[in-house]
Amino acid sequence: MSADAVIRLRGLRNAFGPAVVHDDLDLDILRGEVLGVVGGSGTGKSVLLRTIAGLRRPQGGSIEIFGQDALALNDDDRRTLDRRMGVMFQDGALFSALTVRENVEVPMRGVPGLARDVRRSLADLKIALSGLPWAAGDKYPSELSGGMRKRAGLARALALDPEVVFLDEPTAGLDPIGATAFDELIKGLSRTLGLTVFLVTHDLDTLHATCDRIAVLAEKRVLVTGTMAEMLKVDHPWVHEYFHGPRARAAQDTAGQTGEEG
Ligand SMILES: Nc1ncnc2c1ncn2[C@@H]1O[C@H](COP(=O)(O)OP(=O)(O)OP(=O)(O)O)[C@@H](O)[C@H]1O
Repeated sequence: MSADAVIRLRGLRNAFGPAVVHDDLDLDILRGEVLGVVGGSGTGKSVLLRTIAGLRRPQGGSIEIFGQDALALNDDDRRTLDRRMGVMFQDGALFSALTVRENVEVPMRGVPGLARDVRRSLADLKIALSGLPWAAGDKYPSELSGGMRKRAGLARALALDPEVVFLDEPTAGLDPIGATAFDELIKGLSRTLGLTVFLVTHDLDTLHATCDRIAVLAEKRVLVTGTMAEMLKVDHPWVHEYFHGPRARAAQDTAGQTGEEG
């Protein structure tokens, strides 16, 4: 199974001064999967995302991405690698002084030989792909709803046709209908584009609706990985409470109903 890993973490260590966040953390992210990362508050889900995406250098361990040692690349090779990955932050992290289209064009500016009108057309395509109306391209982030800003953030993450996308709590702050629509968007994009998705979430409905596998962060490492069915059998106290608590039951019921309807 791990032969298909596009990202392989071994012995990863992250610390802020004396505070150790990850210690001896191992994880494989498989080609084409949607991997949901869960864990209690402060267990280091966002730090893990930032570390894999190259936004933070770990204190130890190895990160292999597309078969390359990501921590040993020179600047040019790192830039090439970064173009194969897209990141969507929780609030979209858009530039407020730029329109949505200009925001989506930002990552394209580093691509040599890409004419301005081609860039614009590509940005419009990503905006449409992210489920935003055509007119959204000319709007500023402050003119959009929270859900639309997230979609704009997703459009920017998709700007360079990445093979892997990192999503930090994509449904946080969305109403249930907006969250369900976003879940469907992620699942649809993963299927149609063959994207590998690394998704940090607290949202049990998202885990049911979109994730092929789940990784649980606890005790400074990835405690367990597996399908939802496998998670239900884990008897670690936090994992059991998380997947069997009242919210988990409600999400299971919803997923069951959706499955019956589908
Ligand atoms: N830049 C930083 N400087 C110091 N400590 C940090 C920094 N970034 C994160 N931390 C610490 O690392 C730990 C993990 O943070 P992280 O944001 O990854 O947690 P999380 O699992 O994503 O939490 P949540 O679910 O609440 O968003 C926390 O204790 C946090 O305070």
